[in-house]
Amino acid sequence: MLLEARGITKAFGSFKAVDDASVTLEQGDILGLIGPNGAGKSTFFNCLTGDLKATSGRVLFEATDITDFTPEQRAGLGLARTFQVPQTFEGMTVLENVMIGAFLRTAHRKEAETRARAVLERVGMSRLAEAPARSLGTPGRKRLEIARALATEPKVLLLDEAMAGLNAHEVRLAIDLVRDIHRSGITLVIVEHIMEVIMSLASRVMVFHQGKEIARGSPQEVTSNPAVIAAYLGTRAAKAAAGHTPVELMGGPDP
Ligand SMILES: Nc1ncnc2c1ncn2[C@@H]1O[C@H](COP(=O)(O)OP(=O)(O)OP(=O)(O)O)[C@@H](O)[C@H]1O
Repeated sequence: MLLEARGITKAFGSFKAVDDASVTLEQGDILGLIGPNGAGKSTFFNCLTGDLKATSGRVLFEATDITDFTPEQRAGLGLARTFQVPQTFEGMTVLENVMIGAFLRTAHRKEAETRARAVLERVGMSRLAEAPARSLGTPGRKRLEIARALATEPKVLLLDEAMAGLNAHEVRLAIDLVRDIHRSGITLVIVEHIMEVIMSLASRVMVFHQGKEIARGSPQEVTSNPAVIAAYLGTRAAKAAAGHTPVELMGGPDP
């Protein structure tokens, strides 16, 4: 087992944003986390990455208890993440942004540059290496965010709404990129509202509603689960998901 969360609860005051959630991630999984706005997905995700400290519960990575590890320590073990809002260093070039990730594995500038250039090649951004990061649009920033995470050479990559704000064509390109990353042997956790992404990528899906897990299974199983349809998908979107029609869900079910 690569990553395991045991009984994670995260409370903000008396409000439990995540209430006793557990999951295991095996090598080669693509785990999708879905649910309506405010369901607790990002909070749970942040407890896995160490950006939030769980109120109770444990997180294990390759059998090491990492509950008290910082995000940097977790990255060192091979756990990388992207942020929903790309954390781009605007004043730096695309290459320099990716080098920041590479510096986790090497202290040498030349070596970091070589590794960063290899990652840019892999994500199809070589042409933009010397461009200022601030010149990138949303798809470029999202891709750069993934490139920086890849440069840390992760075993597990956690993507937080990596495709939000992309148009249908850009989403398809991003799905191809994630497939490539997965094929290279990286295990993934993805938080995503775009059902097309979940349906085409996830091997397993965990559904959150009001801080609790309400369903888990294959994409087909969860999208036909009545509790998931009632809490999140609505009938129209469940049908669309089954037919792989692109549909983005935010608030909850349609009437
Ligand atoms: N720092 C915080 N302090 C107080 N409440 C918070 C905090 N962070 C999140 N919450 C609350 O916890 C709940 C879960 O939020 P979370 O962001 O995890 O949901 P989500 O499923 O990721 O939603 P979205 O799809 O909108 O990203 C929400 O009600 C949110 O308002």
